[in-house]
Amino acid sequence: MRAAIERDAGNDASYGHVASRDVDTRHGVILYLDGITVSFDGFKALNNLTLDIGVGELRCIIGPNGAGKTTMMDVITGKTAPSSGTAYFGQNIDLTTLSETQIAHAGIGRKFQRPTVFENHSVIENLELAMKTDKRVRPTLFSRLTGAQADAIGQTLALIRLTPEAWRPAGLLSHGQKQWLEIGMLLMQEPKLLLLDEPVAGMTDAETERTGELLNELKGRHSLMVVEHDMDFVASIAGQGKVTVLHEGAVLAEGTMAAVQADQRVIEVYLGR
Ligand SMILES: Nc1ncnc2c1ncn2[C@@H]1O[C@H](COP(=O)(O)OP(=O)(O)OP(=O)(O)O)[C@@H](O)[C@H]1O
Repeated sequence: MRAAIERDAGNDASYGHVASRDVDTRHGVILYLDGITVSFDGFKALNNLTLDIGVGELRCIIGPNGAGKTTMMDVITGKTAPSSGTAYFGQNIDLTTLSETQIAHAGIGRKFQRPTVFENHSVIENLELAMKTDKRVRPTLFSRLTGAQADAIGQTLALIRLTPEAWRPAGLLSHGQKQWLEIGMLLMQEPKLLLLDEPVAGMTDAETERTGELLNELKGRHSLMVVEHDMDFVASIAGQGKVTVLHEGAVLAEGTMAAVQADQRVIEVYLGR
């Protein structure tokens, strides 16, 4: 039996209730993880993990297979409950008390590695379906959009570089374009923190470069956590920002890409392999 509890993301009677409070980031921090431990059959996938992310920051997370990167995102998004430790969104929202739905509603968006767009719908319809609305007025295809909603879709299309593809079925897009569309769909939910799992896996060099530009455009407006194995990509997007190296469920090193690349412990467990 796993000691960690996988939460049910399903019917959630209190949807939006707890999490409708605005996240309080007056201290400049969007995410605080403190002493998080997750055990599976006694094995600690996360072992006293402590990490925080600043508002508007683009934080890259690297580390060898099994370091705990996915488990950390599972804790942040409410999929897995830690056996100890605290996880706060801003200063006021205790993520460990919320369901996955409530956490998404509070403003944390997660992009998994594989794109999951509606292939038979056009790009624009995908964005419309993903749009954040009052939950009593669900968006429907071909519903009349308000001017503000149409503007939001237009801005997102431009940001994800898919304006020329707006009316194409999403199934006909390239792999990279599908990934951008899915990022666009997350943006329609107006997330404050975006978690991205290996966003450039399987992309062409040109798509990878454009994704780096996109993430840098999102930085500042959103806070971003990017888990990635592609070190060239991490070096290209991190700039002078912080890179966190996870190893055996805890932070091994944190600093600029240049600093972590020169760190002997990081070379031993990860980069030197
Ligand atoms: N549901 C689970 N049951 C048992 N062990 C698990 C479970 N989920 C993860 N683990 C273990 O916890 C450790 C951390 O896994 P995790 O997937 O978080 O690592 P990761 O850093 O994301 O790895 P990768 O880079 O390969 O995706 C691994 O040893 C993994 O086998």
